[in-house]
Order: sequence, then C-alpha cells, then structure tokens
Amino acid sequence: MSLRIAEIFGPTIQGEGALIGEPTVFVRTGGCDYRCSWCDSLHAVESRYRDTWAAMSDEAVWDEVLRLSGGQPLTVSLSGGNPAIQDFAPVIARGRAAGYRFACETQGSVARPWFAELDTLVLSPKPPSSGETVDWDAFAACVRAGSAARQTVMKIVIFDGTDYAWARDAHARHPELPLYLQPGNPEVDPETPVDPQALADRLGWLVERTMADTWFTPRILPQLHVLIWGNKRGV
Ligand SMILES: C[S@@+](CC[C@H](N)C(=O)[O-])C[C@H]1O[C@@H](n2cnc3c(N)ncnc32)[C@H](O)[C@@H]1O
Ligand SMILES: Nc1nc2[nH]cc(C(=O)O)c2c(=O)[nH]1
Ligand code: SF4
Ligand SMILES: [Mg+2]
Repeated sequence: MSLRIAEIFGPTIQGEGALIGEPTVFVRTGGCDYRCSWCDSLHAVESRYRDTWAAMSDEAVWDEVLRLSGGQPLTVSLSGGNPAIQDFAPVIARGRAAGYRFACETQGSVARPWFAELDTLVLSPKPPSSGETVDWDAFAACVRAGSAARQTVMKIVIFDGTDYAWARDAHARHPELPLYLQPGNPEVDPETPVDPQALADRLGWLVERTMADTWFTPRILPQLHVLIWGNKRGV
C-alpha cells in the first residue's frame, strides 16, 4: 500500500500546541475529509493539487525522514490534510524500532488503531468559523483509539467570540484532554506576508477574553512558525 504525500520537510520546530518548540520532521499527507474555510494547508487538501502529491511506499517515506533527520531520532509529526484517512502503522513501526517518536495532528473525524502507537495525538475539532460540523461520536472514537498513546490533547483554533464559546463547550465534553487554544490566522495565502501585529492582537484578545472569564484551564499559544516564517510552505 502506498501513502499519498503532499510534502515531507524539516527538521524544523513544532510551531503549535503541546510540543511547541520541539525539533521535528513533518510528513504532510494529501487529502482531507473536511474543507475548513480558513485552512492554511489547502495544497494538501484540494483535489486541484493532486498532481503535486506523490504516491510513496512506507519505505520511501521512512527513508526520507531518515535522510532529513540525519538518522538522529526525533519526533516525526504526521499532518495533512487528514493523516487519519491513511495507514501509518508500518511507518510508525519502523520509526519506533529506530528510536523515533511520533505525533499526529488530526481533526478527530476518523479513528485509527495506529493512534495507540503514537506518543502524542493532537485532536483539533473544528469550531463554527470553519464551516464544518463536528461528529462528536467519531471524535470520542478517536479519543478511545488514542487511549494507549502517551498523551492525547485537544487543540482548538479560535477566530471570534462564537468559536471561544464553542471551545468552552468542547472542553466540557472532553475535560480529560489537556486543552490548547490558538488564534486563527486569517491570511493563508503563501504569497501574502502575514501582519505580525494583527496576529499579536488576535492572541492578546484571546488571552484577555480567557482571563476575564477566569478560565484557567487552557494553554494559549501563537503559531510560532507563522511568527517566524509567515505562511511559507515546508517550514
Ligand atoms: C492544516 S491542519 C492538518 C491536520 C488536521 N487536518 C487538522 O485540522 O487537525 C493542522 C493544524 O492547523 C490548524 N490550522 C489550519 N488553518 C489554520 C489557520 N488559518 N489558523 C490557525 N490554525 C490553523 C488546524 O486547526 C490544525 O490544528
Ligand atoms: N513548524 C510547523 N509547525 C506546525 N504545527 C502544525 C503544523 C501543521 O500544518 O500541521 C505545522 C507546520 O506546518 N509547521
Ligand atoms: S481539517 Fe485540517 S487539513 Fe482539513 S481542511 Fe480543515 S484545517 Fe485543513
Ligand atoms: Mg500548518
């Protein structure tokens, strides 16, 4: 079985959530069951980019991770697109045997047995601004599939007050998951520079809003890679 891969890049730092700042190689798959209005990775989602995706064997994917990491074990981040629509069990087995760790970013719409082999499962349910609707039964199945992972966390992107209120409800559904909030980046075109002050203002608004509610549960973080490199791909 081959994997549909949009890009493999790094080493870089994980820019978001629980592993922020951690050195990592990204494996970004092609194809997604969602179409979020503000997706920052449309080149790995929309079928018009299909020609740019490669069909790679498990071995070829693993060889590229080895090459990029110089054979030094680190955390491999599976993202996409939705990596959960493909079978990563063989790649994870190879990597773990070589001492590598694995994290996976997924929206929580499709559960996979290989979630149990992860070090970090990041479930990122989509708030109203995305235009998508969460199937909470499917999400709970992802949490169960990841129960043997070292950690499972919830990461929610917030664009506005409606998303914020929704995040509070989402947390109430899964209070067992450590919660990370990140402000949405409204500018996702790789050719257009981001406005760092506008991003800082969104982060400030989110922090102030959360503190005003004395809601001390979530960690609130920027997208560090966006602050450094904007919307550039492959970083
Ligand atoms: C591109 S997605 C790929 C993995 C998976 N499909 C998902 O959504 O979790 C990786 C992460 O980027 C976040 N993200 C996507 N577009 C964003 C934006 N415009 N601003 C902030 N975060 C964004 C997603 O919510 C997710 O947490
Ligand atoms: N540096 C860096 N950190 C990230 N965290 C989540 C990313 C993603 O697109 O899944 C991402 C990404 O593309 N680059
Ligand atoms: S689920 Fe993730 S990859 Fe898919 S459209 Fe939404 S943000 Fe993009
Ligand atoms: Mg990204």
